[in-house]
Amino acid sequence: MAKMAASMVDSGEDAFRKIFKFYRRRNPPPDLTGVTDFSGGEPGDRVSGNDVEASRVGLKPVREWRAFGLQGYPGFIFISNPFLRGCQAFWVRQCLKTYPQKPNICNLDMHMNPSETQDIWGQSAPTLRSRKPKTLLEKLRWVTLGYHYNWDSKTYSSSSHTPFPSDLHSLSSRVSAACGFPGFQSEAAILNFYRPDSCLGIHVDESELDHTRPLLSFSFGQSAIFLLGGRRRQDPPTAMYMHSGDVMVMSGQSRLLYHAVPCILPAAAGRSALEAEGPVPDPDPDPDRDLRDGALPEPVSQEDWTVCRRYIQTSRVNVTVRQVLEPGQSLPETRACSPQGTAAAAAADRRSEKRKRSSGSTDSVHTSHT
Ligand SMILES: O=C(O)CCC(=O)C(=O)O
Ligand SMILES: [Fe+2]
Repeated sequence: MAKMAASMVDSGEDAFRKIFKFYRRRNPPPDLTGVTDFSGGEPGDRVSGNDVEASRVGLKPVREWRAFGLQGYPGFIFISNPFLRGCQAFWVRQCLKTYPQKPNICNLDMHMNPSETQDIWGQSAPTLRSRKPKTLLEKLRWVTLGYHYNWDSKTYSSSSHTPFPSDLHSLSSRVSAACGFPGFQSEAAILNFYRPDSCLGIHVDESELDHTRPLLSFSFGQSAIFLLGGRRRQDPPTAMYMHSGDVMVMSGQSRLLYHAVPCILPAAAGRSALEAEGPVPDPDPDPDRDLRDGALPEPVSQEDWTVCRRYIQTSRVNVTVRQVLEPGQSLPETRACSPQGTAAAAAADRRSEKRKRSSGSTDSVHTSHT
């Protein structure tokens, strides 16, 4: 891999783009022998934290987490699936059923009426259960939470904000505290929904105002190749697998590195442990409990799991959680648009979606951030 990157630099070409294209190629499929796989490696001593609090969000005791650094990338931490057996199912169900609901914003809002996107799960579940193609869920590409990222202006604004889900904040604050960042405020999230042919272009996440706080990434479903580059767009990246349940923390000097997802691995090669795992049966079927009670995340019904399993058999969901502001800081109000009334924004975004569609045949989950 390093050799390949070096030869590309020698030839004067943009190493990151070349390597992105290398992994994106279908025919012949790329040689994956140079891809770092943390799932088999020896972890370092990088995390510490409260085991009881971790279990409340479905995570193993922190001392059992397999956390890795990467040489040459200070501040980058890779945690190989720290979820308790059966607990990823809860987060997948939240990503597919709960977080796409209003008032959160998703790509479908850009070209559909709010009434049509009110119940993406309800409209999609019967069809997904019966194995017929193309539901709204399968057309979902992104959802934004908290401060809703504006894809056109590449900014956040105080006028486009809805409450951040408390369960996802609990998960994020446990992980960031374990990695040495107590007091993390989950203020924005982007959920990316990858179909088998999706990718995410080369970008850096710099729209947040506080870069001293880490960027957290949670992956579920099919595996993917993740490319982690340097401070310059053309710097050659390191390729690594991201499997279901893996968590990545980009902090310190790694917070503003270029990165990309060139491909989702075909199901045969990337059969997710999650699919085999399924949800754990509920030992305590009390419908009134929630995460605050100190219980494990609420179990997923077999009915819901059938839909989630069908979806993740071919798809990947990634959630990045960001702290946008320094404590005490506030955002400018750049554009008046209420979360439900995004019609004005939608018209502009419809134009940019059209541009995106006509710009190539690859299925990018969204336009790159930069
Ligand atoms: O899907 C991934 O692993 C990366 C997502 C990402 O980089 C982003 O949303 O900014
Ligand atoms: Fe990113």
